[in-house]
Amino acid sequence: MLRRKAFNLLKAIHLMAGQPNLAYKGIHPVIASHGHRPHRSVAYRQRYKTGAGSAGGRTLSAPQTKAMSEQELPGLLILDIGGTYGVQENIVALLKKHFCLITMKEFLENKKEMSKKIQSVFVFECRPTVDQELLESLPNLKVIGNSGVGVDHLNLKMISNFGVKVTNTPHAVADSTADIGMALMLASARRLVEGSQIAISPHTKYFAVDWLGVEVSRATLGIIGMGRIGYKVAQRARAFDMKILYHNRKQRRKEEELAVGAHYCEKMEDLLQQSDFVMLVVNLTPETHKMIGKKELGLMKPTATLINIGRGALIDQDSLVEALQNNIIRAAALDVTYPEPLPRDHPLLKLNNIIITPHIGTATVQAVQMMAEEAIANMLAVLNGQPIPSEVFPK
Ligand SMILES: O=C(O)[C@H](O)CO
Repeated sequence: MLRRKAFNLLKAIHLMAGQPNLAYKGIHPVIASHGHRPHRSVAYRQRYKTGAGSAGGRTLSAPQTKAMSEQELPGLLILDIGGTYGVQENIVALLKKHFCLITMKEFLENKKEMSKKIQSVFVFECRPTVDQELLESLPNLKVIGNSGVGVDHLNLKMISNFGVKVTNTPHAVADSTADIGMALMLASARRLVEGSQIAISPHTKYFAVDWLGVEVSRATLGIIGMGRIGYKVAQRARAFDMKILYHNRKQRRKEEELAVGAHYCEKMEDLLQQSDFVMLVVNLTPETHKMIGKKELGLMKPTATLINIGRGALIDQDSLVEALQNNIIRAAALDVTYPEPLPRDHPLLKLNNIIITPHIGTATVQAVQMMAEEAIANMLAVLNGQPIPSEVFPK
């Protein structure tokens, strides 16, 4: 009763302020509140410079206040809670503040009733689970909130044909993904994994001189894809006095160039020929699919290292195996492969000049929390008819 009164009061305030009261126009049952903002993590506020002291910073729409009973909250289908790649409890709790959560199991058990309630789908990182059948069974779906920046697992055209919007979380992922790029570069350069194996093996006598690494400091780093993450990599590389080259397929980034002292290579071939470390920070699209193959690997220095923090299919893996086996390049360090994980008998796993991590670019406590917060802000913006902070459009 009290909640209803509060709702009516807010409705009156909205009308007086000339705000379209979407909740009562039957578009969706969410209050477009401008009152109290729910708690957001310090890391989120610092990263997006939201809240007090945000002058000059980027401000995302605030997640809306919970002012309705759970049943009245918009229905959100979480694809597949639980399991190794499940959504963590704290993320579930966060989502529950703004949505009535529906698990896949609940949905499948009572499709007819559940399907009408669902207005949003939360995709945790890159699960390829939104297919035509699911879209057909969700008549009131408005938005798919992808937690993560890459959306190559979603068929954007098909989703858009259903009148459904897709959003992603480019801000939340940037630091953690840039960090993993640096970590892979350093680990490969200094042969950290081999070193660790030697150190923990009780039987190995070793002399460091037998397995010297190379230095990252003052080396040349070629960044393919100077977007938000690429730029964060460049900022970090600067602290190592690296010479920074970059190549973008579409757009030269003069402002970023100046800020980090990077040099633009119009031709990717030039970057490949000159770099000691080549880092791929590119979205996977039909244009970038297998952009690094035999020819490109052949252009790299025999002393160079290839690092991939984008998507596995940016590299032709057969050619990479060949290049690593024949010392065409020194080493590779991959956070992404195809498929993920690689089959245990894959030739890449038999090489000793490679480091592979299991797609952990955003696997930090902070990034996962911020991705959920950014996804929530996006989804609520769609449901509230407000400007959407990060919408992804089909090409
Ligand atoms: O795309 C991203 O943000 C990461 O790779 C997580 O999927």
